Amino acid sequence: MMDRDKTEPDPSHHRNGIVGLLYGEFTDILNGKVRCSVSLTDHALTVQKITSSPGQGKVVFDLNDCIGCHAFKGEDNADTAAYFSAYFYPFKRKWLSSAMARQRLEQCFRVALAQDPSANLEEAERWARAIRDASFRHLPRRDGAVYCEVRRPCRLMLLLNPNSGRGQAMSLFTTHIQRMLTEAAVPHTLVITEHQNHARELVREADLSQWDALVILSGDGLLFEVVNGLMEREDWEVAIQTPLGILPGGSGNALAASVNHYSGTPMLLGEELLVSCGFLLCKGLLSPMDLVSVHLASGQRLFSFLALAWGFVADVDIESERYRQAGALRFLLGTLVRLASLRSYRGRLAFLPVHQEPAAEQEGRVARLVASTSSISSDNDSSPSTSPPDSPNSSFCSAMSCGPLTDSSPPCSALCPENSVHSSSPSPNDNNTLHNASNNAIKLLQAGSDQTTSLIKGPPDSLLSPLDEPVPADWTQVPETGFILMLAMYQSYLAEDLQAAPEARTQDGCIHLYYVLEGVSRAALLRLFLAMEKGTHMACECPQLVYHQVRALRLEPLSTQGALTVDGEQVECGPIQAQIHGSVARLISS
Ligand SMILES: Nc1ncnc2c1ncn2[C@@H]1O[C@H](COP(=O)(O)OP(=O)(O)OP(=O)(O)O)[C@@H](O)[C@H]1O
Repeated sequence: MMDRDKTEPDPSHHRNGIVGLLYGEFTDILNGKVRCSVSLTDHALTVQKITSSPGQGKVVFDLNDCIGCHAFKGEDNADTAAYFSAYFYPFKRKWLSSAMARQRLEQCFRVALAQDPSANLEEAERWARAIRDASFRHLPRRDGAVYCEVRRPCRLMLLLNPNSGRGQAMSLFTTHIQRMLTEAAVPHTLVITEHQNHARELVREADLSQWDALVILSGDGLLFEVVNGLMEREDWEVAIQTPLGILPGGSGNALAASVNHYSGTPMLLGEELLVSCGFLLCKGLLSPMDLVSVHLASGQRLFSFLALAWGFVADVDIESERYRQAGALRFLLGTLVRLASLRSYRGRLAFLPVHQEPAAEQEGRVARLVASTSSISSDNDSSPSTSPPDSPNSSFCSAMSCGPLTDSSPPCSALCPENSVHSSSPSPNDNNTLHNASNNAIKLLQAGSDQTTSLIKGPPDSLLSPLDEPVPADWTQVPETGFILMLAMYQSYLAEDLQAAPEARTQDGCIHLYYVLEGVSRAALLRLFLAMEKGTHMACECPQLVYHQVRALRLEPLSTQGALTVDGEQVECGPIQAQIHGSVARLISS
């Protein structure tokens, strides 16, 4: 077979009735060391035990579920055979449950077709290459979405906050992600953050041509730093197009839960969510992501990818910091405590509905906003248009090729030689001293409190007037009243188990604005939060719950109580306004 003239059609393509790419007979090393016929088609790897009667002992692996494959020599020098291992993460029923989650499955075959070890290795490499190529030709895509792919081989900077969540991000990396990246032949440099704003400073100064993606293993707070660090760069428009990835390591993990949801996967929690996001990361599909430009009373400007919250939700987020060791349960505990002492917050809310055409004097608005907002640097006058380029930077899109693990590399247990760890890391459990520093509530983002606050660039906010002027006449004003909460979402999940904005998508160009007016009973509010797990809160028909799709909004809190958060980070309480910018960033999604 290996001496065949390559110009002749390969008869193996038609074996067993399967018209495919490759056919061979190998020993299945991990499943009883039996001889198997193995066929590769464009979509599947089919393994059939040779001793079984046809149809029996046959397993079909969907290449959509495959993240990588590589070939290697046996460890024993006397062994002339070579091997290839393929790594699948299909959905399987969870133990004692009807729910499904992605679970790892490795298929390893022994190739012993010749006496010559290098001929066997060559054949194993041919299989590994073909499996990899076929796996990436048929990436799972959502209908209607615009996609491209992270460049391959892809160099990842993986930023990890060792204190996020219950302080387990490092062990989540070593138990799941390190292996997955090795299986997918993705070289990565691990950067363990040492303090708040470390990631922000790092990406602000980084040579981004060195990286094909910036991936965060943490809560949403670390991605917030990265997004704002990128928007502080002179080359923000190109920098923010760097593919961003999220792996859940915090307690809320809202973006990770949203990414999982967009892939069509039912809600997953904890390590199952991590594996699902790790799988999507290895597949490397990119989709555009909207960002929201937020202005605070002090003149500070921020970019947000997730949510803006005020009142009940923000208070729960901040107050539940004290239950951090409870992980995701901290929000349930916080909700129950805040429900017991339910309060209403006075404020004024105004918004520009999605279907309302903005009024004509936009240009004037931008000019006045720039003039009155110290945080927008003067070079914004010449900043590029609000719309990012439609076609993504071509350097991030290229044909799939094999990754940097060579086909004769050792199996997945070893790390890629390129992979490295930057910064000294405390042990995963050694988190006592640093927890306070990671406390969102303690480190309030204050204007002028550090240099970062005055550096933000970004597209001009053509829909907003200066905060000290009335909102434009075409906006809708909610009569001044008491609110229980205001929640502006631009991703579907607010936490791993809270589908607060089921209709939201990464690039839908709108802010999903919810507010609950005073007068709601505690029982009705609790019902709303329970329904949010499935995203059915609007079906509760609670008269105090209002929902609008908007492009911009302004909130003027009038009560002294009540926190304001942007992507879960507490900001100064005071008037705040925001506008969405469509598809500014790019997210590794599905
Ligand atoms: N090494 C570090 N030490 C202390 N704080 C850090 C460190 N790295 C990042 N931070 C800050 O910690 C805060 C919380 O981080 P992050 O959001 O990642 O975790 P989390 O709060 O546990 O997760 P979630 O937002 O999902 O609840 C952020 O403000 C981030 O800037």
